[in-house]
Order: sequence, then C-alpha cells, then structure tokens
Amino acid sequence: MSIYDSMNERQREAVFHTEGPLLILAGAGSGKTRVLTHRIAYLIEEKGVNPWNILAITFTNKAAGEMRERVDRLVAFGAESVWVSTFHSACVRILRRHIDRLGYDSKFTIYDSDDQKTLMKDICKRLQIDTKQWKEKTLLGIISSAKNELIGAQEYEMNTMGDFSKRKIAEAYKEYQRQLRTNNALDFDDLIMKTVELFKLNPDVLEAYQERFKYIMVDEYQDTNTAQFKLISLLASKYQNLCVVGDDDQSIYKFRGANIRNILNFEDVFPSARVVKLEQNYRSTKTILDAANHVIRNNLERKNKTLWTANDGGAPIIFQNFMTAYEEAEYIAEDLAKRVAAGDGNYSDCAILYRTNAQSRLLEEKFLLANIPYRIIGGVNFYARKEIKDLLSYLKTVDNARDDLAVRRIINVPRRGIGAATLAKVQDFAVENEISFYNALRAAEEIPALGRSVAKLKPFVTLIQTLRAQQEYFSVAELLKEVIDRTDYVKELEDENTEESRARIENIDELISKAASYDEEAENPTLSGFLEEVALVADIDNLEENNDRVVLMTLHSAKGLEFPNVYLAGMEDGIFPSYMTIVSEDPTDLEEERRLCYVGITRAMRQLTITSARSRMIRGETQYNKVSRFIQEIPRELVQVGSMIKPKVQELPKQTAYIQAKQAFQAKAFEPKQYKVTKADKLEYGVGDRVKHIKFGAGTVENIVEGGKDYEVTVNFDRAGVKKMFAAFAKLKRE
Ligand SMILES: Nc1ncnc2c1ncn2[C@@H]1O[C@H](COP(=O)(O)OP(=O)(O)OP(=O)(O)O)[C@@H](O)[C@H]1O
Ligand SMILES: [Mg+2]
Repeated sequence: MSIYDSMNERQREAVFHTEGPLLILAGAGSGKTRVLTHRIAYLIEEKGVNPWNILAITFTNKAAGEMRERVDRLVAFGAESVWVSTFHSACVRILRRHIDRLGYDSKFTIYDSDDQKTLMKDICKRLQIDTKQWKEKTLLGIISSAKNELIGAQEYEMNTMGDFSKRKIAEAYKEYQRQLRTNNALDFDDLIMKTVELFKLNPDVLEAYQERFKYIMVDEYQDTNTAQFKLISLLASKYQNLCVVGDDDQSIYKFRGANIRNILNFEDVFPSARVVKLEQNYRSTKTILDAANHVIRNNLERKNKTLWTANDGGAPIIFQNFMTAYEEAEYIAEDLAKRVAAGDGNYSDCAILYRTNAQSRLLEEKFLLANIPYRIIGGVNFYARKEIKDLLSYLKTVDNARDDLAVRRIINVPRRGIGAATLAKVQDFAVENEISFYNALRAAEEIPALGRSVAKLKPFVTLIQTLRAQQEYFSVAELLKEVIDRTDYVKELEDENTEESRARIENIDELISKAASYDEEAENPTLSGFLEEVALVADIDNLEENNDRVVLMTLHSAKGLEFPNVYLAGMEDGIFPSYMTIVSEDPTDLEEERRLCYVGITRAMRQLTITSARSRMIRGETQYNKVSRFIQEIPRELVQVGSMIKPKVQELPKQTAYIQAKQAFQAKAFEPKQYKVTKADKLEYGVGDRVKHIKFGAGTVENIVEGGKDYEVTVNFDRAGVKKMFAAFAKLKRE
C-alpha cells in the first residue's frame, strides 16, 4: 500500500498536480497541511525531483519543525535538503548570503519588539515627537504596516501630501531606518522587505534562487501579507510551480497586514492556476464541525464552502456560564483534572484557548493550586528577560559591534561608573564621524571632550576585544561562560541572594544549556548562527512535545494545531468578540473575530467546552459582560448547557498511587532544573519547620512521607490551608 492510498480523491488530485500553479482552498481540518507534506514526498519519490529544489513555507517555526518531521518520515532519502522554514527564517538565510548587495554587513542583528521600542523612544526624543500624542508603539505599528505593503520610508514621505502629522511620522520612519542601518540591524518586517528589494535590484541573485527553488509550497496562505506574496511571486515567476494552501475563513492576521486578496487574486496573478477544494474534515466530530459551520456562516465576506465529516456525532458541546472568572477558571481546572484522572486522555491532549494573554493568569493560579502541569505559550518570553537580554547583548557585541543598542545596553552592566554625560559625548562623536558607537568607544582617546573618563571606557573595550579574539577557538557555550566569568554577572546575582536573583541564575543556566545544545546540534555552529536562531524563536515554538502538560494559549497561536479536548474560555461580548470590534464602524472587524472563533472551535477533535463569566476584572475594574454573541450562533441542539449558578466545589478525586507517581514524573518534566531533591538528597526542612512557598506563602510542615521518587510533603499554609505537594515540585524554602 502506498502512502497516497490513505488520501481521498481530491487530496490525491492536489498531490499529483505537481507542475504549474495550484491553489488548495479548503476548510479547517480537511488535510491541507497533510496534502502539503505528501506532495513533497511525491515530488521526491515519484517525480524524481531533487529535494534541494523544494521550498516549503509555514507560519511558525513549530509548524516548520512538524512538517520537517512528517517529511522525514515519508521520504527515505534526502528529506533534509528540503528547505522547510518560515518566511522570516528563509529570508534570514538568503540575506546572510547576499545582503552586502544592499550595503549591509552580513552579520546584521535582528531587532525584537523591545529593541524597536528602545530605538523609537530615542528617536521621538531627538525629533521632539510628543509621545502622548504618538505612542512609540503606534508609530512602530504604522511603520510595520507600511513595510508589509512594501512602502519604504522615501515613498511614505512622498505620500504625506502636506499632512502635518503624516509628515512627522514620515520623519520618524526615515530616522528609524537610518538608525537601523547604522546599527547594521533589521527588524522583522525588514527581513521580508529587504529580501524583496534584494531580488528586485539584483536579477542575477533572483535567478539563482528561482533555479534553486523550482517547487514552492506555502501553508496558511490566507495570512500572507503583500510583501510575502511579492516575495513568493518573484521566486515562482520563472517555473510557476507554486502550490499554496489556505482557508479564507481562517484569515486572522489582518492587523499584521495579512491580505485576503492574495487568495482572491491568486488566479489573476497566476492565470493557469488549478484550484482544488477539499470538503471532508477528518479532525472533528460532527457536532463540533456543525457548530463551526453555523458560526462562520454568519460572515458575509467569504467564499461559500461546505465542510462535512464522516466522523461520529460525538459528545455534545458543553457550555457553562459562571458568576465570576474565578469560578470559570476553577471549573476548567477541575473538569480537566477529572477527565485525565478518569483516563480520558492526557494533560497534553487538552488546550485552553482565550482571546488575550492577560486571561491566562487566573487559569494559571488555579492550575498551580490543583497541581496540574501546564504550559503557557506567549506571555513573558524567556528571551525578553533582563538577564537573558544582557548576556545576549554581550554576545551580539562580540559578534557584530555595529549594533549600538546592544553595546549601550551592556556598557554599564555590571556597573563601570560610566556616566550619561560621557556616553552622550561618545555618541556625538559617533554621529559626527558616521561610525558605530562601539568604534567611537575604541577611538575614545581621540575625543578631547572626554578628559579623564577615557580610563573608564578602556576596560570595556579590552574585554570585548579579548572575547572577540577568543571567539575563534571557543564554542558558543564556552564563550557565554567566558562572558559570565569575566563580567562576574552570576557572581553578583549570587551575592544578591534573593528569590529573584536565584530565578535569574536559573534562567542563565537555561541559556547556557540552550547554547550547548546548539553547539551540539547545529551542522556548522557559529556565534551568528546561534544569535539568529534565538532571534527567530517565536512564542509558539515553546510548545514541546513529549511533555504531558495542558497548553494555555491565545486563539491566534492555536492556528494549524489540533487537540482532542479544547476549552474556549472567556466567551463574552466585550472580551470575544473584543470591545474594539463591537464598537468598530467597520463590520469586517467583527467578521475577523468570527473567523478567530471558527479557528478556535475547529481546533477541537473530540470534546469542546465553552465557558464564560458574568463578571471579570479587567485592568483593576470589574466588568459585567453578556454571553458572547458567537455562542448564540451555535444551534441549541448541539449544546449541553451547564447550570448558571456555580456548582458546589467538588473535591478532586482522591489521588491513586498511579496518579501520584505520574505527577511526580510530571513534576520532573515540569521543572527540570529544580528536580535535584531526589530521595538521595536531604530536605532542608523537617516536620514542624516553617517554610515558604512561592505561591502560597508561609506555612508549617505537618508531615513528610517518602514516596517512590520523591518526598510528599504536607504543609499547613497560613493563608492557603493544608496542601500536599511533592518536594521537588513545591520548591519549599526554609524560613
Ligand atoms: N485522508 C485522510 N485520512 C485520514 N486522516 C486524515 C486525512 N486527511 C487528513 N487527515 C487528518 O486530519 C487532521 C487534520 O489535517 P490537517 O492538519 O492537515 O488539516 P488542515 O486542513 O491543515 O487544518 P487547518 O486548517 O486547521 O490547518 C490531521 O490529524 C490529519 O492527519
Ligand atoms: Mg493546516
């Protein structure tokens, strides 16, 4: 039996249509992504296409990793030569090779949103832009939209037509680009725009890539923006072997410039395009699919399509409305624990989806209380933490000392007693001579205004130069350790010895591990390569497999994924759909929210639970919301409505030895760094001792039992009452 036998006729048609443009337009769960991977296999195995000539673009690194795995499984030889990547990482690879054609150095840095904000703050100050009127974030948003439409700073300026505020924005845009260039840095939108620019200005480079990527495939095509579309059209214009798959009903990134016209106009740009529609959903039960179909039907702006499934009717959708968001969170935690305890799937089979990141906090608290392992996708990103950014800035400085932002971030970390006035003088010198900040530091002796403060700058320059010299002989992890040693970074944190400083040290350990595994796994490990990988990690990529935890994430991050058991939380008018879209004068804003709801519902395979709360705190104020209008759009007969009043809190089922063992195991997976308190280790507290827990506060140890792998500790907390917990998981500190 061949791998293509498991496909339906339409799917096979798409897989076998290898030459010429192809648009696969189909609803959620109809096997679009699966078709893409099988198509890659077919090209290689049956058509004899060199894997080297295939490019597959997906939306997140996580999806790219998954696709790579699937292709590896399907293709016997050569799968690793297929380029499977996101738009951003494909562009980074191309730019690293050719960006010198645009006058940049190939060691450019990539700025994250934090870096962008710092830079913009600086620019606003310099250009005397009133940040009360124009927030940095707003300006950056406008610039980003322009870039997504391939409108450069010059062109933007030409279109201002004497409009005063637009002229000011144009000025900020121009200055922002100028600064990026001096810092030899690109922001995320630049990655795409510069690649398009590169191809447009250098036909020879474009042609080389057209020859290279004779077959191009794009997943989640409905969310590509104008710049991304231009990029793939350029690449595909020679051989026309472009296959895009998407669902107009799942277009949810309009705010990032996603352009639905890219789907609707595909046939205009590629007139010979074949269009294939898939109509069978393989993911969800009939009930879930029915609900999704009924909701999306209310959108006017869509291509009509029907999606059916041969799957069973399945369980009804559960809807629960609560008095407060606390009760909602409690219910979800209990329901989920109950199901897992009853053997109905693992924790990792469950996902909780919500509209905004802020909604995760309550859920998280309840999960901690109930000892449920979970993982939040999004929220405070590891790489946004101070200690991580500091150390990475050192590495960036060693790698590319043209990144002024990185240099300035660490010049006084640890404190070197260099004052703001000194730094301003160095900066002036750099601007005057059109050199980077770091080169100005190196030339400090030539800056007469500095006087004796030159002496304070010297050790920093010497340090960076030494590290640079070592770079050649050291692995990335070794270099990182060298930075930490020579700056006493960890030593200072050790001296501080607070809860927070210890957490920071753990994060640093984690970064070292990350560098070490990069050194091991990368084909050709380099410092630039490491920094690049780190810069490209999207939040969604933290979703690891083989880790039995519940996943919490926003609806946006859930795109393309599937889970047996899904909870849609916070389904209230004002939350979802969001208040902004309800009051918006543009009806298509509400349609985008509805598409997001469709994405949410269609993530569920077997069980969907929808919850809402009558009141919830938002930014310190209690809001009273009605049940989401989207819920009314689901036919009543598909839904089992729970009681409106909060049911009496049920005790979690008594934990069996099996569940305890499982939890101990999960605790280990959950906090790999802390799992040092194995039985061999001694606990630093005993019965009767006062201890502190990061969440529950102070309490008294009542009992300690030796379990199979770990101690089970019973603590009577002053505020939270009696809790049983595993020592390794609880991280109790003696008071
Ligand atoms: N012909 C088939 N036979 C059996 N299972 C299938 C078939 N086609 C797809 N599936 C399964 O259906 C599920 C959904 O497939 P896939 O993720 O490719 O859908 P999709 O159209 O990409 O969904 P989304 O729009 O959410 O991205 C997967 O679990 C996949 O393995
Ligand atoms: Mg998909």
